[in-house]
Amino acid sequence: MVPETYQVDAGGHITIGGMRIEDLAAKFGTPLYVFDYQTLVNRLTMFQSAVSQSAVPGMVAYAAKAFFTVPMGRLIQSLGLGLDVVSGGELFTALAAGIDPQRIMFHGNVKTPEEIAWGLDRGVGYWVVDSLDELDQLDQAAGERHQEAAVVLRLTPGIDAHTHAFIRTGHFDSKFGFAMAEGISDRAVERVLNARHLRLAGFHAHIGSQILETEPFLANAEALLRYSRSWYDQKGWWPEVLDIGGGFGVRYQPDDDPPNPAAIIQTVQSLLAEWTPATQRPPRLIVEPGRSVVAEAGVTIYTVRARKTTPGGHGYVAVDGGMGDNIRPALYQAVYQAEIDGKVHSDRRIPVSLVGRYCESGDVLIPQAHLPAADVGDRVVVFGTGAYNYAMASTYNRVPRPAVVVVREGQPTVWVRRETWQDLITLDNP
Ligand SMILES: Cc1ncc(COP(=O)(O)O)c(C=O)c1O
Ligand SMILES: N[C@@H](CCCC[NH3+])C(=O)O
Repeated sequence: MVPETYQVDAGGHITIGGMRIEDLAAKFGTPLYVFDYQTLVNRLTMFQSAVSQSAVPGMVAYAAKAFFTVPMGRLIQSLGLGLDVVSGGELFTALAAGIDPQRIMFHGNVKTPEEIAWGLDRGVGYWVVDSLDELDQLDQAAGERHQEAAVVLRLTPGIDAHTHAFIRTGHFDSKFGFAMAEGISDRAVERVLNARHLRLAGFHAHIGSQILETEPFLANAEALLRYSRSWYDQKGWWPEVLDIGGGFGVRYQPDDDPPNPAAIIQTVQSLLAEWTPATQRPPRLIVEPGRSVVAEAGVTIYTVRARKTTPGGHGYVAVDGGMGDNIRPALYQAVYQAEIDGKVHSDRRIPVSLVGRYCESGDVLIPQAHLPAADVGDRVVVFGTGAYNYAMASTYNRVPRPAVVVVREGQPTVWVRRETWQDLITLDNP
């Protein structure tokens, strides 16, 4: 829930990465996204070593959508991981960071002609293809370049992961992928096997996000393996890669108990070996963690700006950020934990709604928080905001997006500077 270096002193003041929240807020302003470097590196390394413990080492393709910037890309590259991108913008950022294109998986249910052309020209390693239309478009674009594109077909295995409906993707009725039903995925496999400029490298299925059980991951891997075996038996084709996506859950709440991703990866690696025909080599496992790498490494610091109590006795504490920097409570009813810096040891807590500054009644960060009495000027720290917060931030109400600062052994580094009012008008026709 909290970053690895989180500490609270006797006065209830919070330190992350050896830096006091107070000092970070004073130096960089609020709202502020803060990442703990140690947590980031340890999470990335944990995944990297988990996939390497196998006769056929796998690849971690970090899911850029969770949180991505050029410095994050450099960190990924320096640790030898790969990347899952879903747009030309993510690919552009990755290449600017020096990520090896061979270790990039290009995902997405829509890829524009420009994105396909650019990805082929830059040598993207794997194309995760989502529709028959995309197969045709990729085949043609690869042909024009006298290339053979490596295709990983995105399949939906019909697995309903127990997570919020908006972040569930493995069911047959999903907008993503080819259903492994009614011959839909079979037609896609045939199309790739018969295409002139495509090579079928393997299968992918991502069943959803924030999954707190082990079973759906194993069921997913088995579904892909069973399907691969059916193609081996029919055509002698066997995958070189199998990609089980991301979705590893994290602790947003004290009683969340996510399974250990390394243990899941180890079990899946042994399933790959078990299902592989004697004459073949086990497929290389690809995992695409996003949230589980960054969520708990990040916090957001806000400043309390107003308080009120409504006639029914409902208390509100309003801060200087909100749905513009964290859309997840409004979009998924996501629940976060928070503390007030300097009051962490207070045992007199009151139920309040922690709300934002945007012109929406739904701009509520934590509907039912239990916080010590807040004063104007207090710094509120919201935990677990490293994933899908900065990445999904907007400039709604023309509020500039916060800076991203990474802390390491008492030193802050700005990864993204704070947006300014001037930035907000730079694209406008003057
Ligand atoms: C194809 C794919 N891979 C990886 C991810 C990353 O998921 P998570 O952040 O839950 O690990 C997603 C997003 O859910 C996804 O759609
Ligand atoms: N953005 C979502 C996860 C969706 C992942 C994309 N497949 C979240 O904040 O939880």
